[in-house]
Amino acid sequence: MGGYEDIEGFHYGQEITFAADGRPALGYVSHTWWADEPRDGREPGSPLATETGFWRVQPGEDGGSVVEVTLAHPFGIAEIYVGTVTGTRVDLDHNVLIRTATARDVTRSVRLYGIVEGGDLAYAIDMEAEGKPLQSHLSARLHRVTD
Ligand code: HEM
Repeated sequence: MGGYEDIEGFHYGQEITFAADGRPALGYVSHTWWADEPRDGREPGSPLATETGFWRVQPGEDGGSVVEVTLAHPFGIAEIYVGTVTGTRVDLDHNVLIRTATARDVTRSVRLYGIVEGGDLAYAIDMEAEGKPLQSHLSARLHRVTD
């Protein structure tokens, strides 16, 4: 489910692929598509946001883990989150964000991921953009499939 201040809520589909090669950084690609009634020229299946990057897990203090997530977006924004892993929960709460002159005015975002019942991956992304306060933009629950 997606939405934002002044944007009517919408449903989207998503496929995320994590790729592991034994080293401590997982490759990450996310594709999304419109999954609601036709609106603003979008039909069910029309491509929406995509993002790609790496999730790098490092030992933290007190036996915990630190995760560094580097993401690139096709609309002129790149982000690095530094977060913590606690059990099956990942809090990406410290965010560096850079953008080109033509990119939308996104100033900060915060993400929470967790493995929930049945092994699903649930997440919530809050965003501060266009001069509006930090608030929910996206949340979803994804089922795991393996090739
Ligand atoms: C699951 C991934 C995402 C989906 C499905 C998604 C979808 C959408 C949709 C449908 C809109 C409203 C229509 C439009 O303006 O195009 C929107 C607006 C927006 N999105 Fe996303 N988005 C995603 C990820 C992101 C990310 C990662 C960022 C920032 C880094 C972002 C930043 C924005 C901004 C700034 C707006 C405009 C907000 C406003 O006008 O107030 N989106 N998004």
